[in-house]
This record gives sequence, C-alpha cells and structure tokens, in this order.
Amino acid sequence: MRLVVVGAAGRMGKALVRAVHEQDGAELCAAIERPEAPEVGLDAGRLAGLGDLNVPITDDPLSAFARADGVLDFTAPQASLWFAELAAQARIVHVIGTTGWTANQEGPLHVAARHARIIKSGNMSLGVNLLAYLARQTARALGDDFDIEIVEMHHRHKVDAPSGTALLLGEAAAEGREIDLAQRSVRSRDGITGERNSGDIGFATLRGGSVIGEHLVIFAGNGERIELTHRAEDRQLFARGAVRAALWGYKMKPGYYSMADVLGLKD
Ligand SMILES: NC(=O)C1=CN([C@@H]2O[C@H](COP(=O)(O)OP(=O)(O)OC[C@H]3O[C@@H](n4cnc5c(N)ncnc54)[C@H](OP(=O)(O)O)[C@@H]3O)[C@@H](O)[C@H]2O)C=CC1
Ligand SMILES: O=C(O)C1=N[C@H](C(=O)O)C[C@H](O)C1
Repeated sequence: MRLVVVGAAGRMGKALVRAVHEQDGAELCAAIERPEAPEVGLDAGRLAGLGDLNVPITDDPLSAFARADGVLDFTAPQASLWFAELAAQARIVHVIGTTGWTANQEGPLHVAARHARIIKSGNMSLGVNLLAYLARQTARALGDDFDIEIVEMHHRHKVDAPSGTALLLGEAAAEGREIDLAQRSVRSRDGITGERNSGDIGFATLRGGSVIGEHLVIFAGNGERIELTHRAEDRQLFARGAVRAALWGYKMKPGYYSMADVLGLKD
C-alpha cells in the first residue's frame, strides 16, 4: 500500500514515516508539509532518523495523493478538512489522527467519506480504544450515583484541550449512560462553582514537560472509587495504529470509520 504522510516534519509525522518504513506491505510514496516549512526539500527518512529514503518532502498534496493508496494525517483540523477533500477526489484511504475539532466542524468529513475511506480517531492505540470500551461498560453498569471525571496530561507543546482522547473517553462514558455529552460535559471549574450536578461528566487538563499522553477515567461513588488509566510511553504506538488502520481501510468500501471499527471493539 503506497502511503503519503502529511505534516511529515511534525512529532507524529516523523513517527509515521518510521512506522510505514517498518511495516511489511506499506511503502512511503510521498511526504508533505506547508509551502513555507523549512523542511520542504529535505528527505523524509533522514528527518525521521532513518537515513535517506529518497522521498523528498514537498508542498504538493494533489500530485502526491494521485499516486497513493492512502494518507496518514496528524496535522490540524483546517488542514485535515482540505486533505479529506483531496482524498475523496483521489478515492483513497484517509487516516485522521488530528484533534482539536470544534463542534460541527466535522460535517464535511462525512461528505468526503462518500468517496474516501476515512478512519478518524482521537487516539490510534489499542490500549485507549480498549479503555473506551471499558469506560462505556462501566458507565452503563454503575449509573448516575457514580460521578465521572476524566483527567488528562500531555506535553507542553500540545495546542488543544481537552485532548481528543479525553473527549473520546467522555463520549464512551456518555454512550454507556445514554446521555448527550455536549449537554452534560463540564470542561472547566473556577471560583464558586456550586455543587456538582449529578450526571455531569467533568474534564481536567494538565500540560507540562514531555508527557506523551496520560488519561484517567474516575468513577467516584459514595465510599468507593473506580479508576481506569492509560499511559502512552512512546508516540510510535499511535503511528503503528495509524498504519494498521490504513491497511484495514484499504480493503473497505468508502465510508466513515473509527479505530474501534478497525480493532473490532464496537459493542
Ligand atoms: N489520534 C492520535 O492517536 C494522536 C493524535 N495526535 C494529534 O495529531 C496532531 C499533530 O500532533 P503533533 O505531531 O504533536 O503536532 P506537530 O505540530 O508536531 O505536527 C503537526 C504538523 O502538521 C503540519 N501541518 C499543519 N498544517 C499543515 C498543512 N496545511 N499542510 C501540511 N502540513 C501541515 C505542521 O506544520 P506547522 O508546524 O508549520 O503548522 C506540523 O509539522 C494533533 O492534533 C495531536 O493532538 C497526536 C498523537 C496521537
Ligand atoms: O497531542 C498529542 O500529543 C496527543 N494527542 C492525542 C489527543 O489529543 O488525545 C492523542 C495522544 O494522547 C497524544
């Protein structure tokens, strides 16, 4: 499968180049950055610490997608929307790991998924998707007298909050409770907030240092607490998951899929 990495000079972009290189049946055919990026013209393999792969970074996604079977995209929402349009035109697989989406921004992705095979997830690791499955089941089993709070910590460079993973976990818990997360989420608390509303799902965000990604889902009841945790120790985890998703998507019809579909974790 011929894969393009967009945002190839980014933290995840470099991890994706390495993950494609190590995967049998996958081949890096192009690497893309913004026109003004200083890395344009450099070799994507060399930038990722692999040595020359003879894949120069370019600023031309249109011609790259035309000769590819799939694109791996961990960039920014506006960029991912544009790449989805191009992936639909080229009728290829588009794996989207980008986070930081605002409400209603994702509509055009569903239009693109009429022609592209889009696989989108706030977290591409097996562990987090299993955690989401467990959070859904736990929320379903416990009911409203257990308060749900989600805590996440990431490196100092992360630009969006709450993390895509925290929102994914919140959605899973809300599904388990059969409530609408948008109506019941509390994303910040400051000052005299009043008592906690029963049934809310709270989010707390920590940022600092080089933390790859840590998530904790707390179910706090009277006199007891259940905590489900995931700690990512290596970015390569997400990149390998993205390559796995691309290979899976290659066999699928056009549509909009999640990592839970790829991993068979839907209930
Ligand atoms: N789903 C998952 O499993 C994971 C998701 N992520 C998410 O992936 C995203 C990227 O994270 P990270 O790699 O740390 O961030 P970085 O900022 O290191 O990388 C993003 C890269 O994309 C580039 N980019 C942005 N817009 C465009 C564009 N229009 N054309 C080409 N390149 C573009 C950026 O360039 P520039 O710097 O010039 O803007 C940058 O090189 C974030 O949303 C993050 O939350 C991260 C890890 C795992
Ligand atoms: O920006 C990151 O680094 C990460 N972003 C994703 C998120 O927003 O959840 C996934 C992972 O936790 C790392």
